Amino acid sequence: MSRAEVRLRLVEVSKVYSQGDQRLEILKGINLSLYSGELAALVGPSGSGKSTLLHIAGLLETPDSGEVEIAGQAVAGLRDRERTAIRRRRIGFVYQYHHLLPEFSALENLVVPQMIAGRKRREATNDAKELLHLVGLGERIEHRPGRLSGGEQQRVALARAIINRPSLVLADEPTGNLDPETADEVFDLLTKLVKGSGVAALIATHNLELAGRMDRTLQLRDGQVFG
Ligand SMILES: Nc1ncnc2c1ncn2[C@@H]1O[C@H](COP(=O)(O)OP(=O)(O)OP(=O)(O)O)[C@@H](O)[C@H]1O
Repeated sequence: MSRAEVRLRLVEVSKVYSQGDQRLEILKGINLSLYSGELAALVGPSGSGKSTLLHIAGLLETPDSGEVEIAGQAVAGLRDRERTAIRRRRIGFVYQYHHLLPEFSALENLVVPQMIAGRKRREATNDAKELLHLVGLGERIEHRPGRLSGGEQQRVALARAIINRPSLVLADEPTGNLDPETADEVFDLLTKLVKGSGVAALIATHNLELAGRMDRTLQLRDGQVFG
């Protein structure tokens, strides 16, 4: 990669929720750029809007005002179908709980999203096997999630998030369900995958020690991002 490219840009993004008569201004004009190969922590008190920001960046929710760009493409004004296509092609998600398909093997969990993105089964299977080897699960490709440990499940979830070579990975407490040692291993793997693939990653976490090991820490407070 020659130089870092902007993978996520938020410009003056605002979001208000209404609860009864109350207006909750969750995001108040957020400006943010994330670059390829960059790992950024998103921290802030519970209820500060971290998940809301991830949902907006992931095109799962629309802001009330402001602009979202994914890899240079502005998404305002696009139809739902086009937004969905960008989400599938350009964005990988990781959650606190793995959200893998329980009836499918680790391998199939990586093949299915590729086929949804239009790839042929044979190519999808080859790439899935290669990536499962890379994340240390070469011996477990036929296991269903229920037969994998929590750390192994998250390794599959990380692999799934990047299998379609996205521009951006969004993670919400990806190690929140793991013991400290396993959390460390999964975090190291996430770092390796981000640095190796040039994807940009935004990771919401309450774990300040992990946040301190990322390239940047973004603090969400009173609807603003600091840092
Ligand atoms: N669909 C919704 N309708 C109304 N209020 C909402 C909605 N979604 C979130 N909220 C409110 O917006 C605020 C921010 O929520 P959000 O889940 O983004 O916070 P968070 O920083 O991710 O919290 P946590 O660290 O606890 O996961 C909360 O007060 C929440 O109750």
